[in-house]
Amino acid sequence: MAIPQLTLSQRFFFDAAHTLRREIEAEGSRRIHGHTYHAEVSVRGPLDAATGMVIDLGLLRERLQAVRAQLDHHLLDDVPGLGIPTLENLCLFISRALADLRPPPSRVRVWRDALGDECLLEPAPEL
Ligand SMILES: Nc1nc2c(c(=O)[nH]1)N=C([C@H](O)[C@H](O)COP(=O)(O)OP(=O)(O)OP(=O)(O)O)CN2
Ligand SMILES: [Zn+2]
Repeated sequence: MAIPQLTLSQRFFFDAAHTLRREIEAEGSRRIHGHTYHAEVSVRGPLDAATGMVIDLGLLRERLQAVRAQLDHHLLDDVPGLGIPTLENLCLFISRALADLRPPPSRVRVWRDALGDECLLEPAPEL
């Protein structure tokens, strides 16, 4: 019988500032401004019969809090390893920070509610 695969997800949010060089809306984007970002990390794997879990959600929360601490109330332009502070690079940054989890993230989503902007990294690569 095939082993069932299950997906667990957890969310966090962070407030951060950034600047961005763009072709359009250039003036406002290049000034330091802030956003509230939301992120969701999913892990997919088999159920461990001994624990009844795919991963302990407490462990996942600890790791997400550690990533959040690198982003919340930071100027994203200055966060080492992030690169240009776009939604795309935030997905990759979060995915890389959690790549050693077992199971590793299968999906990372980062979005801003204000205008409905969202980026999805799926499947998250094993980096
Ligand atoms: N492909 C991407 N394009 C853009 C991104 C991005 O991450 N990936 N990000 C931005 C900027 O963050 C920009 O500041 C968003 O600007 P705008 O859409 O004008 O939103 P506001 O700052 O007006 O919205 P708030 O209400 O302040 O959130 C642009 N493009
Ligand atoms: Zn912005």
